[in-house]
Amino acid sequence: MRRKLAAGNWKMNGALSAMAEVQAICDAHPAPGVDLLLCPPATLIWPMASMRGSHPMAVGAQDCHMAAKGAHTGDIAAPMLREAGATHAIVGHSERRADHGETSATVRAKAEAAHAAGMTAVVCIGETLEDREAGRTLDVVGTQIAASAPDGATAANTVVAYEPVWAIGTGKVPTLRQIGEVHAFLRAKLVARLDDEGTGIRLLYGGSVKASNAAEIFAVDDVDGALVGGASLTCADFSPIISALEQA
Ligand SMILES: O=C(CO)COP(=O)(O)O
Repeated sequence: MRRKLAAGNWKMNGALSAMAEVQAICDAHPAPGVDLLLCPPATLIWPMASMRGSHPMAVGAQDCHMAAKGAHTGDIAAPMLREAGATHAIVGHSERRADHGETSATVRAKAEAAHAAGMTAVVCIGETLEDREAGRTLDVVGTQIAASAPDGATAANTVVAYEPVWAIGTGKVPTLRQIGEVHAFLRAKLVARLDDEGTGIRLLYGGSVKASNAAEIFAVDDVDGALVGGASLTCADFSPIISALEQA
């Protein structure tokens, strides 16, 4: 039985003042029935992890370097993020693949670095609108998952997030049938490659998840939660999504 996961990706948003929202989220869900994860910008990992105190919400990074240390100006290594309080690291988000030219090989190396630091990697994949319209969606996400997930991926150290690039920040969402088709396909790929661990790895949907569409998305088979962008920034928006997942 996979425990559901409500994850938030703050991207390059938020400030120390936003810790009030985190406090409100923790207060609204003192004993959450699902796993919670918030991934703020790196500068807010330590403040967020400190503020959360003994609340079970996890704090994650949005990226990590593939090396454990060294001459890489501006980058942050997984052990550093772990020390700051992050237990998870998003790797391979489409914005990093696009903005920083990250390939699936890079993403896999970053996931391995997260694992080596004792962290859970949240491996992101997803097709572009061009891929979708050309009927290539399953080919693209199949290739991405094969190349981005490490051989050592387990139910404990890896989460996979399916995020169609065209659904991110656009208000556009695939049909429930389309989400179900991709999640079933990814589940089959993970099981074929990783056996029981592939059965246990959680599959999140991401892309314009809101309070208004969360419940129907969470009812789709093999959707084990969501990776939420914009709607994870405030308690008013994120809390109903958490509640919908608790009721799914
Ligand atoms: O990219 C996302 C999460 O990683 C999704 O972003 P939005 O929820 O803002 O569409």
